[in-house]
Amino acid sequence: MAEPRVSEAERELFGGPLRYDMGWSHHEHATLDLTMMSALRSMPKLVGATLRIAWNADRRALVAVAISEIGQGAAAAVGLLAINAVMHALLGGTGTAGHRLHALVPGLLAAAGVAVVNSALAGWSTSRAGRLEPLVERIATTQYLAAAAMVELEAIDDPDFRRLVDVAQYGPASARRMISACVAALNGVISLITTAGVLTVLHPLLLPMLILIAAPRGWGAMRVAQERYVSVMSWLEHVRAGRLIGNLLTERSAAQELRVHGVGPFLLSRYASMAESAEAEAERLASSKALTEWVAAALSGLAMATTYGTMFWLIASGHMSLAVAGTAVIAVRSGSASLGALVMNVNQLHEESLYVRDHGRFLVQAAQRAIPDGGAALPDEVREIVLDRVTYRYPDRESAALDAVSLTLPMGSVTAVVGENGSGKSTLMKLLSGLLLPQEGTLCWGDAEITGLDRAQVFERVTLLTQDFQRWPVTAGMNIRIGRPTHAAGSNAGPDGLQASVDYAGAGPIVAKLPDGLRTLLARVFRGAIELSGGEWQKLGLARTHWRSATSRADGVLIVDEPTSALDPQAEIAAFERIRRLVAPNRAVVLVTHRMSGVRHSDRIFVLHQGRLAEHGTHDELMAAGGRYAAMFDAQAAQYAPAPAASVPPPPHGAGPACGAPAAALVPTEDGDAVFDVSP
Ligand SMILES: Nc1ncnc2c1ncn2[C@@H]1O[C@H](COP(=O)(O)OP(=O)(O)OP(=O)(O)O)[C@@H](O)[C@H]1O
Repeated sequence: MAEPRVSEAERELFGGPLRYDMGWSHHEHATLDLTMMSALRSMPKLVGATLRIAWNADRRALVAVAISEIGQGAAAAVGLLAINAVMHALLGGTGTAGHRLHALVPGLLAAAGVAVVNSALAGWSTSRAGRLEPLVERIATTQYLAAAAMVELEAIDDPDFRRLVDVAQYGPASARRMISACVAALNGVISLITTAGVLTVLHPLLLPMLILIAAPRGWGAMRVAQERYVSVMSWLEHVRAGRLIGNLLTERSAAQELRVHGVGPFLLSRYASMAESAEAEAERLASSKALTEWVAAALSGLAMATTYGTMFWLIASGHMSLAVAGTAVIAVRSGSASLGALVMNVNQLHEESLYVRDHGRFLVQAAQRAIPDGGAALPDEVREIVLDRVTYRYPDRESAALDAVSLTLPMGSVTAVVGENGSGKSTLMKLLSGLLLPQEGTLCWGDAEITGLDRAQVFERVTLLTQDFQRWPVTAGMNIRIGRPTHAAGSNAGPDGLQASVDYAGAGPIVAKLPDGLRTLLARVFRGAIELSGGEWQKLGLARTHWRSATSRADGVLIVDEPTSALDPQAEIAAFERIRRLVAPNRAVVLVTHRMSGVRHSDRIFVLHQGRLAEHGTHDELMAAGGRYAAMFDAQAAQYAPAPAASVPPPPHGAGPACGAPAAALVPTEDGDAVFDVSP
């Protein structure tokens, strides 16, 4: 395949051409082998996999489809024999014209009967296949979604795996289309076998001729499909990036910067430039397809001419009667049509099977990278969680994000983790919550090491509130309840029994403002839905945290990562106070924040620096030590210290505010406040 043109926009926005190098397919020694033989070799397995899904989904429908397709094939053979009888009566019969016409009747009646049976069978097949197709797609989609949702976080962060997730999404729709392609191919195979049988009986030369007519078309269709597949695969990232840019132009989150910073026209021109390179690829594909199809049609036409030439010679030399030749012409025409259709269907099967293969490969990899099922049970009582020299390095990074970190989190305590950006705080939280596993060192819940534990039970004990917590596009009530969705809301208060959580988070006034209270839909994408401010969302997040904590009795950990970034000063003080109140004998609270005022009351503070534990102790101990923590705290406290009095130079004479507004000056009032004085 010729290397496509790289658009300037790709270089500018993404640093270079966005192409799938297909490296992922070499990963598992499964090279992307697109030769015709390998395609044909792998197809039975892939068709078998799809049929197995169909068999498990609705075996009666599958059997019905098979019976009706076999019936149609048999009907086609009977039809040809009836036509042969008609031809013989017409061309080879003796007697008067009236006698010959009379002899035609049984053949014509048989042909009409066959046509009726054929259409009834076709209708039955269509209706049963219509049931199977969506069923197969749904099952394949469910397999895909379930597998994607169950893989380790590390797999989600792995770009190679992400690519596989991307390409596998086409699998379910292809599996659906494979059903109809299978049905059509089965129909084609059966009618071809019957036509071939009839042709062989008519004359042994006719069958090889028929194959010669269809072979070039088969080659052409296969070649076009392979080229298209390679193109789709290598342009997948490009298409994704184009879609991303398109979405950014319409997304609400980007709307403000898009307008004020003039990003809209800029992105639009880049979008057009990327679309142009995709169009160039589409044009290249179309030209190549046209050439291939032209060559295939020419070769097929040549074979057709040779066939008719041979038949002419056979009739002329007395080796074939006119009646047989008449049937043969019809049989060759219908045979080449059904062989052509069969080639197309097999080709479609081949093309779809490439995507189904990706889907299957994804399922295998996802199963290998899934969070393991089962493991040792986590006891209800866990006195502490202990990290001992825990190290974690992200797959594509050289330096460790966490390097030999040791710390203990006793139940009933508040632990704060602070450190500069990129020091490893969030990574530590992912390890604590069981989303990542230590690569070195140990992380124990009581005496049990996390790697041997049932991870589902570990997640059960963790409550997570991160800065970018999910804002679910559902009702306000569900946004709280989704903290533990399987727990039925009681009837103690509020429509969903969530009032305690709402009150805890101080979200009462927010809910009161909502037109339908907790039942208000919080998703701007839907009509009539409401959107909340960042701070209001954070309060709902806090309510969700409370709901999750309140619905668990076993020992667990509550992790809050930058929970107050969008809160106003008063709400922030209240939020830190509320989080501290969530500590309980059965709960350890871990707080990650850059707001130093929020951590000073914690029982223990750990300071991370470049993935290592730099120091730890109480606020007073760390301040007395005068290390990193004290420096960070003092730097923030200095922001609030009274500024030294600075003399503000008076405005130059005659200079005033624009638009003729009166000049304003800050003047002290009697009670010590300052107001703007706008008096002339
Ligand atoms: N998914 C990831 N893949 C690769 N590297 C990552 C990933 N997440 C974090 N890192 C890297 O690991 C290091 C620690 O990141 P981490 O997010 O834990 O820091 P942090 O202390 O939480 O930072 P911040 O205060 O900015 O939130 C950083 O160098 C970061 O670039």
